Amino acid sequence: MTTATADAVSQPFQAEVAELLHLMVHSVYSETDIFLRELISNASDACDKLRYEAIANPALIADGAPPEIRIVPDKKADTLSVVDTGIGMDRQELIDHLGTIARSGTKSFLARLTEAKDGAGLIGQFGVGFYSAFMVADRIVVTSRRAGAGEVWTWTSSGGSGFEIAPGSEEDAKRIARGTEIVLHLKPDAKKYLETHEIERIVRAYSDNIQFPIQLVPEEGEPSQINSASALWQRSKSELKPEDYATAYKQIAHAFDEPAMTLHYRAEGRYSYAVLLFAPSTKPFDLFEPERKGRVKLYVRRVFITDDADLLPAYLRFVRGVVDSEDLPLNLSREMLQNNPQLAQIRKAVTGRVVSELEALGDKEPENFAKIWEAFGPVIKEGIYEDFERREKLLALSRFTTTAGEKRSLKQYIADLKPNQTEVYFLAGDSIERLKSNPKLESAAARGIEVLLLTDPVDAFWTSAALDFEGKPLKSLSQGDIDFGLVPLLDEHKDETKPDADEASIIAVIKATLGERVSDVRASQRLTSSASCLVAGSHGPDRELERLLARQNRGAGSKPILEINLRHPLVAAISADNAASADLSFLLLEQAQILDGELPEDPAAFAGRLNRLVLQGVAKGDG
Ligand SMILES: Nc1ncnc2c1ncn2[C@@H]1O[C@H](COP(=O)(O)OP(=O)(O)OP(=O)(O)O)[C@@H](O)[C@H]1O
Repeated sequence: MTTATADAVSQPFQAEVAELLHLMVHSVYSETDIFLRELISNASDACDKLRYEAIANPALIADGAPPEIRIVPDKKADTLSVVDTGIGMDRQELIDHLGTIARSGTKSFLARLTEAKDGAGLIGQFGVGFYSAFMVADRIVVTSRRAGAGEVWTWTSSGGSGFEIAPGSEEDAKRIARGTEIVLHLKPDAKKYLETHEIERIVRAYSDNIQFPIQLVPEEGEPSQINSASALWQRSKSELKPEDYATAYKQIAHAFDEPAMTLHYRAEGRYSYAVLLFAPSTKPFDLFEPERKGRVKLYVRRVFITDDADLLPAYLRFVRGVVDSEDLPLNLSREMLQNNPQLAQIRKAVTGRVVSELEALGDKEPENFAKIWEAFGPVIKEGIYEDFERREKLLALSRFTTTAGEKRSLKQYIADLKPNQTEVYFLAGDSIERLKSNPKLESAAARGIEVLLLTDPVDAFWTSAALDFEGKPLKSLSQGDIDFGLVPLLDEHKDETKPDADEASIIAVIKATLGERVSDVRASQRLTSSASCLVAGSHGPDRELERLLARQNRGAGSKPILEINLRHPLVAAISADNAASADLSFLLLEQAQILDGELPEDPAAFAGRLNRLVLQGVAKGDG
């Protein structure tokens, strides 16, 4: 609903914006400083966009005024203005950009923000940007002229439920030749932001690397530039300190954490480009959005071109930063972004470098690597099945919880192989705890064979590819045949000789009872103390992948194989003449399902069977 008075029109905020503003105003965030960083960052983006659009349309900057940002405190009016000579916004853009949040995941983000204590940290992850200004201002007036446009528009809001949009006055039109002026009417407790030393402090801390000059315009005296306005990635490594990188990371990635890995280099040769990339140490909220898009920024000779050039593959989408090319043309079209061979070359080289760097970090700085793996391991593992070329390297840098410990690498696993062990074993499931008690581990445990315990949903997928590491195939303990026969038992006296139970007839009874429910019944090499387990055939998908697909209603699910432990008394009791054999056979299947975290198909029948068998036992005990 919109209401019009003379020239001004009132518009409601999108519901999510209103909710966000309410949260912002009513919660106490300690880090209100970020508003300035956000506004400067938007101003810088606007200058970037202007430079980019001016490549195709030089008339936009024909006035010769360079893009810049000004900060103007006014103690008499209690206002702080952030002004830029960037691309500006027309009427519709003001309505669209400052009245809605277009980003996906907004709803779930808001729910988390409501619960979280560390609101500012979350705001940084989400980048609520412009709206953060309502933490310090009770009224905001935005006046803007889109580059090349005749009209100036003003957007005014006191937070709450909406904003007003109106044509700018003659005076506005004179003052603003191009770009955007944001005037914050500061709240009483935010007056400190009028002090020049405060403004300088914040700019130094958060925005020093903004490429455009930031001028502080004091109430008295001359304006002065308060940032270094250089593209940090173009400077040499030797001049830069870790703090410089940390600041650049925060500015480029809109982040609040510290980078866990920094990669800065210049490629020379056929193509020249500078690279400055960071791996965050914490997870952003939208890591698992279906889009799976990275946001590494592409610059050409210091001009920002796009953050949509897919410079890194999806499994490295958490990496942030800049690639600045010396040789690409400035006017890169969409098609060129996709098909340009030089860009393809850059992608390949940079991807290879990031992967090697991650691998090296795992050896050199295990603590920092652990942060990255903790936050992004499941994402990196997507690469194991997507990036065939780098599969071995990605496997090498992966870390696993195993039956032998945590953060184990496959190199460590291979170094600790048992005598005659020729394969790398893994078991996938929902939780480490449940996996640890899974009977399929028994025979491996009896030999001290290490087993990778995989619990990320993505594990079911990458393990479905036929993989090996350093010549050793990876093998699921819930799939196909397992033969540990040549690997010695830890306890040599343990009896693993063939049991005397009548294998053929027991299997025949169980098969006849279970019929179509299983694809086969076999004597197990995996079990030592449990009675039964379910495994997949050697050719189909692993049990865990089947379960995942079934959960997503994909794939019909092939029938499992029931493996039985002939040494177990429950199994040994099965015979053609034992009236309880049918109940026992079903119970073997149903226990195995429960141990895999599944429900028996007919829980009531299961309970009935169990009760019957227990009562028989009780009755015997009585007698
Ligand atoms: N000074 C400005 N000049 C031109 N456009 C602006 C300016 N400030 C904001 N905008 C527009 O408003 C949009 C919304 O800004 P906001 O800060 O809320 O989010 P964002 O910058 O898109 O997201 P993020 O903060 O994650 O980068 C921007 O994308 C931009 O299109």
